[in-house]
Amino acid sequence: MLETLKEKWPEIIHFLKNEYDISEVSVETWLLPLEIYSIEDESVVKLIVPDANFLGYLKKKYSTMLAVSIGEVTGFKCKVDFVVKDQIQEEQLKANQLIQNNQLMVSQTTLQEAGLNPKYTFDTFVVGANNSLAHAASLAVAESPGEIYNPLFIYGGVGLGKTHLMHSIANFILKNNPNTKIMYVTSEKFTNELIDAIRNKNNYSTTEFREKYRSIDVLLIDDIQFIIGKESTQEEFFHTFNALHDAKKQIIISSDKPPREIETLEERLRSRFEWGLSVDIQSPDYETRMAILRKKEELEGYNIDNEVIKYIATNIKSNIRELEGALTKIVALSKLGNNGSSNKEINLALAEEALKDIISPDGVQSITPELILQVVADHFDLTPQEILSQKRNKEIVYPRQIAMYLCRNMTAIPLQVIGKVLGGRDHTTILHGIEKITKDLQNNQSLQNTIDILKKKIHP
Ligand SMILES: Nc1ncnc2c1ncn2[C@@H]1O[C@H](COP(=O)(O)OP(=O)(O)OP(=O)(O)O)[C@@H](O)[C@H]1O
Repeated sequence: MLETLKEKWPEIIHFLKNEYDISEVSVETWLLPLEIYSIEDESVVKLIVPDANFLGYLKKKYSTMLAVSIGEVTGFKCKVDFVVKDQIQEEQLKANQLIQNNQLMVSQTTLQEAGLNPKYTFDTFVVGANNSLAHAASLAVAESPGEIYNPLFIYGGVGLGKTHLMHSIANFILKNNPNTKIMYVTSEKFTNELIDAIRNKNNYSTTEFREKYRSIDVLLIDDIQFIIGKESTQEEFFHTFNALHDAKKQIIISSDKPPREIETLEERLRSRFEWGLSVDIQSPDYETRMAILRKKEELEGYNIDNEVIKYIATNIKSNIRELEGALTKIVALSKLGNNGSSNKEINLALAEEALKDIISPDGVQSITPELILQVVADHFDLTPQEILSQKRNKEIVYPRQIAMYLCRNMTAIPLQVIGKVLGGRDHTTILHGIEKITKDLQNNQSLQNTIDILKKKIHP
């Protein structure tokens, strides 16, 4: 009926004018500015009035005439009411705001529950010769989950973008269909959860574990190489894989090697991994390294001289995480400059100074506290700055102590220097952190797992 009313509105006004003998000027002043807004309670036609000042007069003088005219022209028996334009706009604005907030909240919670980093998307992923096939396959899976490559197996060396691509797929799917049940986990988390379930820790049972992992639409499992060789985890993963694959749910796996080269991978899992498509990511070439640095510069809002970008891209070749870390380090050093009064200019000399521990004259990259810091921060979804900060919450203190432990174990650097690099801390604090982790390692299998993984990431 609303459409008919809108269509017949000029006819209704014409009828009213003739029937009640209304003057041209009155029609122009009072009736032509009105618009049909809605039908409420099935029989109340609401009309929009441009100005609140007209409301009283219109109601009194014209509502009956309008109701009769509508009835005569369209056959719709109704009453007429009015609403002021500003009021509608405000209401609409509020409604839109509500929808937007709601969407934002939904997506943030969904992202968190799915274990996703919203920054890792296809938009922020630089495509080069080293990763173009992996990128194309990932996009295809994101567009048609469960339909083409299942599983999608992405492999390549440390810090080359496997995790970034996996999150991009998941973020893309969620954006298109926010109701998709997605779960991103590292194989470490999968293993540790399974251990908890087997031990029934906090009443979390293996039944719940299975229900959780077998009822999702898209499972992304990162760094699968870390569950290989762990019998019970491999067994559980095998059943999870089968349940999901049988139900045509998408599985995406990452690893440092292709399935055929993972020696301790059970044959039945290997053959399943090969059902889908395996794609690799190689080390980026010079142009891609330049493009990644430029992208990072743009995303972080830096403004860095081309010479400096070239210097980093020329000297850091194999790991994109280190490439990014180098850029961050240079920016940090420039901010420390000039007694804090203003930032030091970022030039080649400053870059060389900032990266002197990372880039040795022979071009070989060594294990430094900075690298350890970067890897630990990445692993726990923190920024290096948070680890260096004075914050005392558990989520930051523990990774900080792990970084202390790894610096002690993987470098020959004295405690004082480790303390300096890790946020200017006293050597007794460092010692306390190392002792805490050493003690926990004696009876904490999950921590042992985490340390093993971090060591492999720092020194593949
Ligand atoms: N092609 C790319 N474009 C932009 N950034 C990239 C690209 N590849 C990797 N990165 C960035 O490099 C960092 C390391 O990447 P990522 O964590 O995805 O590596 P990975 O292969 O999963 O490493 P690991 O083996 O340690 O799990 C991330 O910050 C990521 O955003």
